[in-house]
Amino acid sequence: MSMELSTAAPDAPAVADDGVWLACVACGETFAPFETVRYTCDDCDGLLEARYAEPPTWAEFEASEVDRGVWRYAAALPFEMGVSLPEGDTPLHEVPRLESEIGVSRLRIKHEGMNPTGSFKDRGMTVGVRVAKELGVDRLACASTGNTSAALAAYGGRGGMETLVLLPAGKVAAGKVAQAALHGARILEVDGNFDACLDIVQDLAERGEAYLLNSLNPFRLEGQKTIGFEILEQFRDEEGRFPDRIVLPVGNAGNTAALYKCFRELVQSGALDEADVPKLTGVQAEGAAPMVEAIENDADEVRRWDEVETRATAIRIGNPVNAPKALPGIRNTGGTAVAVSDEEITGAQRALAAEGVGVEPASAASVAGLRKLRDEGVVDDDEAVVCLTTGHLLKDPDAAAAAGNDPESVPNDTDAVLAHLAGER
Ligand SMILES: Cc1ncc(COP(=O)(O)O)c(C=O)c1O
Repeated sequence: MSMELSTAAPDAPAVADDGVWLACVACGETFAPFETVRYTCDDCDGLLEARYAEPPTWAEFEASEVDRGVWRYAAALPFEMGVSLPEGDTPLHEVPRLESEIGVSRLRIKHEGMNPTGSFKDRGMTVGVRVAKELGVDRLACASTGNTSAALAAYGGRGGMETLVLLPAGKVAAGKVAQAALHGARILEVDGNFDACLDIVQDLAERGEAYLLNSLNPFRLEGQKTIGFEILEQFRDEEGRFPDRIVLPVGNAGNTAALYKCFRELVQSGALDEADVPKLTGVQAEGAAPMVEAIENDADEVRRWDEVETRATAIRIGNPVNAPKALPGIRNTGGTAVAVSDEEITGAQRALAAEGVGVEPASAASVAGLRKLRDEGVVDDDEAVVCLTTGHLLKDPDAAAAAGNDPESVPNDTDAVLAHLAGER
């Protein structure tokens, strides 16, 4: 394994602001981080990432004034504090029945659905909205399969800023639309899929009409990178070792890119041995699996899928914009990618729920993927694995109700209730 795409140059370039700058992952060009609004490289249009003169150490995190959550990791972020609700500090659940059924040495579930708006997106928004304030913009916008819009609406509202969200009409789970509505976002329903919504938001951003807070924005991924710090700290405290593998659902591939960056920064500071870097393993739905296709074909680029379909609406994405960052993340950590059916996703959602962990369909893809890779012998039985569950069950109440037990009507009478219970189900 080689940790390519180093996160820091030996010396901070002249454009660095307080030891932070933006670098193009394609051509290496560097830019001042907060002078002007910029999402991609001026020279080659490549993706940008934040870089720091000093990569973070565990000691810095332990000395942090904030003892938990995203801002505990401020030493690895561009600011000391952001617009916070607060976020992060999500549980790492034990799931003993699933662990023995799947057959790995240890299985833990990192439940990002326990963030303030019910998904991991809050980690990115707390940093992204802070940067928006630094840049002095007033209108925030995103395209969304739902969770980004809920987080943007809440954090934008908290920050006192105008928010605009573009959603694929009829394809966003009810809980997420309700959140965006109540937190005060202006909701535009587009007659197209997520990728079409993102194309429009990128156009709006280019024309200076709004500040884009999708994961194309490099600062969103800075916040999401803290999932990795937290998993490693929680897992190490518990077991004295790091996980061998992290399995996660993949849509736009932001988390895959963010976790890889987390590992690279820790390797760079000496806080993590290269040999201990967990294998990043991405899971997509069969009807929306361009990343899996690229990994299976050993391709350098992802082919855009124009037609995508899955019950896991949060990962109904055909053109993962972070692929240039995420593909090396999967390959260089020795991980892989796998596609699962909607039935496998629902089965995993039920299995998690049976152990008290309530997640939305896209989140359950991680467990469905692990199950499949274990069945295929790709994952060994001695591996310690963390599955990331990205959103809460209540985000998609219709999917939860469809996957769960049907309510049974009973008469308004205790004896009749007992008779009903004694009868056939
Ligand atoms: C619940 C959930 N899981 C997974 C994803 C995909 O995450 P990423 O774009 O980081 O691959 C999303 C993104 O929209 C999501 O809302």
